Amino acid sequence: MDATDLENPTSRNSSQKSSRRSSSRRSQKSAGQQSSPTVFPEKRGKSRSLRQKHVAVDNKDAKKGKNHERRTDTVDERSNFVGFEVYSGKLFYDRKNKSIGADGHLSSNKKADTTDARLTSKALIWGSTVLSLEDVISVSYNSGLQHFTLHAYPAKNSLFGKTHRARKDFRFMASTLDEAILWVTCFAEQNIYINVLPHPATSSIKQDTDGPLGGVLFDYPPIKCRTPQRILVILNPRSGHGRSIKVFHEKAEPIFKLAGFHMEVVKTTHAGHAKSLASTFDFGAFPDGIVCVGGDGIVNEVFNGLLTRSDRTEAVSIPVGIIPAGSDNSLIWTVLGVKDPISASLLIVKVALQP
Ligand SMILES: Nc1ncnc2c1ncn2[C@@H]1O[C@H](COP(=O)(O)OP(=O)(O)OP(=O)(O)O)[C@@H](O)[C@H]1O
Repeated sequence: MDATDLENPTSRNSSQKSSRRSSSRRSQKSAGQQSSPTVFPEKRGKSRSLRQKHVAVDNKDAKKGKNHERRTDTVDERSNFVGFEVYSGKLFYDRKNKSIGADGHLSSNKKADTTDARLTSKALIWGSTVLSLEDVISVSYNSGLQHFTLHAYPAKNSLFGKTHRARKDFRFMASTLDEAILWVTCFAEQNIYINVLPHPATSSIKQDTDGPLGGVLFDYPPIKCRTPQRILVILNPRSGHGRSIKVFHEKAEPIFKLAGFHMEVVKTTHAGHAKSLASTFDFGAFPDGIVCVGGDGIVNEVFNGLLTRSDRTEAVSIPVGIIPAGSDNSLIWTVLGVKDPISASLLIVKVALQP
């Protein structure tokens, strides 16, 4: 089956969403409203998005379903939770990242250990595991190989009832190369960033498309994925008694890199610096927004800077994200409902917007 043969219910949905978003921006602009600046991430009210998403479910639908076909009619009592089905098939989950070799081959004793898996508009479900797509940052895929890796930050509850997020990579192998491409294409359609890497052999074999290996190694359908976001990061190195640099480099930056963000990081050198940056920076260079790393003071400066611009109508529609790294982060907690830098970064890469 070729990727281009498939109907595409999810991309229809996501394009509807983005056109809604841009048309709402357009209508704001055309009405000449001096609307308040747009902030990401979206408040989800300590929402389900931030809660534990690994739950056991009965996977009988996946077993019943025809493999390798995309269906849009998954309507059962769980459909609100798991969404509608996008794709299903057999996958091998490489639990310890040891069974799939660098050449992309599965060790022979593991070949029988594949499981029914299905991708829905909200989750990837295999065996008794449900991984929410809200926790998935990106997928890494080497062209021409049968395996791919999901990079996620699932939440875990600690003994004291606190929610803790940590990176976890899930490596899967599809039954065939065509199916691997279909899985990855379907993740892309769910608005998940795909980091497409060259085939590992490209570095050692001269790329000659007329040669005997050329067609085998390099002639794959392109996987369309989200354009990388270009953002300006304004970091107050004095925030949180000097902890903000560590918070950014250890918590937020790895998530932004996984999501394919292109960032320019500017460290403020004095009070008022963030305001002057926001009042002068070029929208064309950073069309996808500003991320403030610090406390309430730096956010306050950025908004004030945006409001002093001559193009303030456009300026107030630019997304502004907040990574809480100050000694007082009450604004992000009050407005967006998160207070840890990892959850804030996750919501930013999911580009959830709130005016
Ligand atoms: N490099 C800098 N040196 C000194 N002050 C700065 C610098 N960069 C920004 N500032 C100022 O520091 C103020 C406080 O910053 P911010 O709110 O980000 O950190 P904070 O740790 O939460 O601070 P606070 O202790 O005030 O809550 C900002 O209003 C800003 O004017």
